[in-house]
Amino acid sequence: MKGKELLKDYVTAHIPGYLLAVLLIVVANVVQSALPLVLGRFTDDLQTGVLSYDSVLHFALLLLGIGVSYGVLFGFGQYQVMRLGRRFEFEVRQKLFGKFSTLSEHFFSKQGTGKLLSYVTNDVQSVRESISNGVTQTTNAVVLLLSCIVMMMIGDIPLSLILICISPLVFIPLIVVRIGPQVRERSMHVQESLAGMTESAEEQFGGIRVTKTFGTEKIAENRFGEKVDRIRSTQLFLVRLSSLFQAAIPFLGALSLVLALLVGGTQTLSGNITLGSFVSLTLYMRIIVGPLQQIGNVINMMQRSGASLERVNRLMNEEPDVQDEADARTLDRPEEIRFEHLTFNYPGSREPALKDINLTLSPGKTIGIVGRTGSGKTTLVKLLLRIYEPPRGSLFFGATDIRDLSLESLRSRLAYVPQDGFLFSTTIRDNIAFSDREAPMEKVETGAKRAMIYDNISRFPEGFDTRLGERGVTLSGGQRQRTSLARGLTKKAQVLILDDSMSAVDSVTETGILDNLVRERRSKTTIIISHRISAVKHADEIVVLSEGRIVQSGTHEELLRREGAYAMLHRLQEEGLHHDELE
Ligand SMILES: Nc1ncnc2c1ncn2[C@@H]1O[C@H](COP(=O)(O)OP(=O)(O)OP(=O)(O)O)[C@@H](O)[C@H]1O
Repeated sequence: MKGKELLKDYVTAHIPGYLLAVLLIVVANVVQSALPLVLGRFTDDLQTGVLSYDSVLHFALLLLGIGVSYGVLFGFGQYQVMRLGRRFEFEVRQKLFGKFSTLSEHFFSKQGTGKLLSYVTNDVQSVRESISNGVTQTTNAVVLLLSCIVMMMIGDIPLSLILICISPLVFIPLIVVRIGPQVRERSMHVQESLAGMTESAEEQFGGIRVTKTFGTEKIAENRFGEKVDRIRSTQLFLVRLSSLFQAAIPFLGALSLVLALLVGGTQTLSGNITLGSFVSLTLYMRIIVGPLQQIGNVINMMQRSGASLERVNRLMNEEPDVQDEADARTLDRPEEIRFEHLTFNYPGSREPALKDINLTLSPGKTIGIVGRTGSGKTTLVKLLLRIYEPPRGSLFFGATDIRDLSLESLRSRLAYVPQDGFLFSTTIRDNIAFSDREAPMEKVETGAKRAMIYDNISRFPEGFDTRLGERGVTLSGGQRQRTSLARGLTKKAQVLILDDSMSAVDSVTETGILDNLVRERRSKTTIIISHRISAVKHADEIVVLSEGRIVQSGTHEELLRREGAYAMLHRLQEEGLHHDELE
């Protein structure tokens, strides 16, 4: 399959728009380049004494006409390019976001949020700027440069004189291409060091109590001092470099005028060119500095945005790790879920996170999973949700391999409540009714009651319409967890998975929630993962995981009767309670 080429595809789709813009900018520049020619003619007429008051007005109107036409034509051309550029930015950001939502957790854990944000913001912006400015500036520079040369020749300025005067200016693009990126890179260094200083100050202030209690103020001061020193040296280097850069271009401009004066002046004296041609020559030399500088800028910009474009293109062509098979089936009734000799390695990891798992989850049953941290409990669930792809032939819904089910149909039947369920910065109602925005209020309230968070929410002045997040209220850890639980319970899924979702609630509330679950999920499957025996002891079956293997399984009573990890965990937790009671 041919990969996507974002920019090429976009420009090809908008060829008429871009052609119109280029045409407008071309005409605008040709018109503008006539300006010194007109002034030269004016000087000649002035010198030869043929200038009347009427013709002064005529020249003035001509200049005004040139100015207005340039403004209008260039303005429209530029607007057209910018408009297309913004649209590109908008479309690409939407496409990228759409792409992100198809990619797997593995992709996100590999990339990191900062990097992804920079794709959507910096990279897209840099490509947009380079097409907008690239089109405008390239057309501008090339056309203005050529038409200036043509106009000079029309104005009877000898080509040799033109070449002599232009010669110092040819170095302008070279300087821009050489020093420009260095100035940019250095100024980024300065920005980074400034950010580093702010970060360091923030940390020092945040940790001031620790610093004071340990009496290490001097160390903190020295650390901060080092950061400030680094800024000073990077800033000085930048100042030197950008001064050189800023001085070099006017210097070359002046040098070209010196040549125009020496050579052009001599030729004017010897009558080779008219005074008018001399005047327009000097004006053309001033005008040409701009386009030459632009050529350098465009080269730099293209280089910078080339890398951005490549990154964005690569991302758009990224294949999701987990996706539907061509003939994916839908799940239409509750089925038994079976893990058969399932062994799973995370991508890039040598040690399997799960080894030879055999487990059956029947409809209507509750299964408890316990095990130490890192024993593979969450991994089991991630495979069930196909957040990671389980190996073929190891996980079945009835007779169907989970890999042959459509993701949509699979996930719509599962409700997953993680330990730290993310809540969005919207209302509590919208967070709870996340899987069904149209859910009636009673359904949302029932979910909240089952998760034992209803009373808390009712006490907020705005109840379920309370906004969460940065500009809203901050819920406590336990309230957040129960709101996320209410979201899971509202989904009415065939399989409910609670992954340590009650770790931040007290045992009385936990018992209440578990009682509600027993009543509500009679005919459905429930998986409860927990570190606490109290959360799983009523399950129909409990499995104990250790280092990726099922080491024990049975009911609470059966497991207590056997010596092993479960009985030990039970004893520890009972003793823990005992200690608590003694205190
Ligand atoms: N995305 C990942 N990539 C690589 N290895 C991972 C990844 N996620 C988890 N692991 C590893 O897999 C093993 C099992 O992790 P898992 O999260 O399933 O444990 P857990 O029993 O749920 O632990 P906890 O009780 O702390 O949540 C661990 O060794 C962990 O380091």
